[in-house]
Amino acid sequence: MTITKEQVLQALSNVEEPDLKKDLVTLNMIQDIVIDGNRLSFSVILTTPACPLKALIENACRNAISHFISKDIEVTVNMTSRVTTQKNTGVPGVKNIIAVASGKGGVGKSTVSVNLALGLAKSGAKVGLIDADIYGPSIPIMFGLEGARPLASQVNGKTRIEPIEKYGIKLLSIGFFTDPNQPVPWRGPMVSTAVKQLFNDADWGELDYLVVDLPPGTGDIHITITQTFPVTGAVIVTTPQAVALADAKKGIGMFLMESINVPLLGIVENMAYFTPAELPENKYYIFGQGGGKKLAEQLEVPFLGEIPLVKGISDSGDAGKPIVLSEEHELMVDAFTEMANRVAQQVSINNAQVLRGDIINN
Ligand SMILES: Nc1ncnc2c1ncn2[C@@H]1O[C@H](COP(=O)(O)OP(=O)(O)OP(=O)(O)O)[C@@H](O)[C@H]1O
Repeated sequence: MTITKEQVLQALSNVEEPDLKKDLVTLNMIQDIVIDGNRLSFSVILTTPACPLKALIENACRNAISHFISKDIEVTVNMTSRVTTQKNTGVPGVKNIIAVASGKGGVGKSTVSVNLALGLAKSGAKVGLIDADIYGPSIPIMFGLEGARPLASQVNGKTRIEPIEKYGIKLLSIGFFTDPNQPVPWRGPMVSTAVKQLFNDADWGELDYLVVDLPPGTGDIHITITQTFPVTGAVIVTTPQAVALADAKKGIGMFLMESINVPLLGIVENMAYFTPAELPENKYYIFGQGGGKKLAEQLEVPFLGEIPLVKGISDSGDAGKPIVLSEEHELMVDAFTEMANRVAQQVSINNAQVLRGDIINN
């Protein structure tokens, strides 16, 4: 019996990824198809190694081959996780750059960036984090690294900066190079040079994701980064109030401008509802309900999740140990972990859209 790659892909296009509601072939999750007589092997590329749906997906693949092609095929399915990339990010060794932005200040963009980076790392990915918020770098505090200075050396006449590593994440912040007690009176070109150095002059090594915490609003730094480095996608953070949502819309508009053109990975609604630590099942929508989700629907971008307003989040940020690392605050840990998984899935969907077709041609 002779089977072809096209038949295999056709059969597997009947298997849906339960979370993403799209089939495995459209999502580019089927790779490395090898056919040898009636023996068939292929890999299913998951977005996270800890995917709870592993067994379910493997079973569905076997059933699809048996049902749509033949029961007599000996099938080997390699369930594996591999973070995909679609293009050269301009930073050697870095597969994907994820920009985290907000229209308004103070909505929790840095909190989301930090917990996103750690959430991605928890799933087994190699992650770096750049704090590009030049006027209010808060990542040194959130990682308990105030006063830290990265090592810098000269190699062949070029400066090499060693990112600081903490909780398994490689970090650089503009705050490592400035005095926290002094304002930063830099003009646009100086800011652009400093930010580019964080990408270009650092030894990032091999990274699946480089998360970038942008300043609030839309400005020089956004333009510098998006026009210098092919950013994989942007995550927009908002709170539920009408003013924040209106500003988030402006932020989204900037990424979609022709000169910037960065795909949107989705919207995160932070401080979505208040929940008291002693009564976590009670939700109080003090700033209004569902605004972030509605905005996502309106603009047809993915909704990445609601993060509650909880004292533990700000306490952990101030204490230098982000909440996603906590063993107690289950509700927040789950909210951030799920958000990070959705971001990983969206990155892989975006990459798949660019890469689709390659498997048939190879
Ligand atoms: N979900 C939350 N629950 C409780 N506190 C939060 C939450 N999200 C953020 N915070 C707190 O709100 C404050 C502002 O958060 P953060 O610094 O992350 O905002 P930002 O949008 O990055 O601000 P900036 O505009 O200064 O860059 C911090 O003290 C943070 O700990």
